Amino acid sequence: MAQIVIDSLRHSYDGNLSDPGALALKQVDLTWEDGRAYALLGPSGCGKSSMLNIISGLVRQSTGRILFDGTDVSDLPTEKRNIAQVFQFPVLYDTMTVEQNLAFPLKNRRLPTDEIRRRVADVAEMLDLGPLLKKRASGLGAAEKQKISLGRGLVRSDVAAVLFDEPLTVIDPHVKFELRRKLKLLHEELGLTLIYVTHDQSEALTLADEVVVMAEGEVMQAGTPEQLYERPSHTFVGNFIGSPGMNFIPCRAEGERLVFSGGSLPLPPALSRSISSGQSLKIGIRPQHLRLDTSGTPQIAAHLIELQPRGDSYVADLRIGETALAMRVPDDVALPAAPFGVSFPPKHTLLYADDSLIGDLDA
Ligand SMILES: Nc1ncnc2c1ncn2[C@@H]1O[C@H](COP(=O)(O)OP(=O)(O)OP(=O)(O)O)[C@@H](O)[C@H]1O
Repeated sequence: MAQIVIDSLRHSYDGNLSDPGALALKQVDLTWEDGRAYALLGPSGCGKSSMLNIISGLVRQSTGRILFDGTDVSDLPTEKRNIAQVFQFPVLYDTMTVEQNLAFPLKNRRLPTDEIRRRVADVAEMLDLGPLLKKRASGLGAAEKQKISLGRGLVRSDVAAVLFDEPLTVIDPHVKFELRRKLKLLHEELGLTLIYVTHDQSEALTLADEVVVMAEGEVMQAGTPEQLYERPSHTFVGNFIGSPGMNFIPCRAEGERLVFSGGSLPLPPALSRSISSGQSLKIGIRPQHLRLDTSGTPQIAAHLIELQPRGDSYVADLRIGETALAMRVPDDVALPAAPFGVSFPPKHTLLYADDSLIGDLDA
């Protein structure tokens, strides 16, 4: 397994780099550390597959370098990069048996027969393919075929990294959950450098040590699931991660306060130094961090618009002044029908300038 560095990467499919808005990848600098599991997360068209295909060599980047353990592999063809890649749909030989399909990447590399047998048996056991080994792939269902594709991706121990491009799309939801758990275990057992492309945040957050969030050809934030959740460095990440996403309240700095429609909050001196008076900002708070203010002298009044049950809690759609917000409320808390006070715990109340995080109100 290898450390993979993406250095000043830009990519345009039509070769025209002069219009930054039209680039599939704008300016990407990233390091994927050896042995870690990464998710590459973002909406459709943000450049995830392009990034993966550039790492594996299926696509040649327009500018920038790809380094595997310090060696520039930009000009190496796919087969020389030693990468295993698993795609959205099964890629296998229908006329071969499951066993032959799993053994194929090893036979290709002329591994000794004993070792091939051992590794195929190991991978088959991990993915519950043992009983199917002698069956022809052509007679199997989509989920079983995709398991074989996963197995073919995992069977080699000498690869620099294993790249997964939305590999569980064709799998039923309950099998998906099980396979995701297995992939996580396999990663822990085998110490793989794993890059997993998905647009499903729960898949990304459960599978990966670190998540790279992309939008419109750019990396918006790379961090642990907790960092992305608690400290989104950009409003896009706050919105994209979480269900519902983070609340954002437009506000402006006025002296020692942040003033917004329907109320104000104190602006800590540590933050006010980097802000000019009258500057437009956004306050960000997760729905589960908003609190019912039971102090008796509430400063900020919220109006309840609608309640949405969510199992052991519900999401209350509120309005504070002109802004719509969501608040997660435990099942056993009853919200008053009349306007009620809400409070913003300073540690969990974040401030954004030009959509970038500048700190929390506990600063
Ligand atoms: N072969 C291609 N030729 C021209 N444009 C392409 C090609 N492949 C991708 N693009 C464009 O590059 C941009 C990034 O696409 P990419 O497939 O990398 O995004 P993605 O995040 O993987 O999307 P999805 O989740 O829908 O697969 C998009 O605007 C897409 O239309």
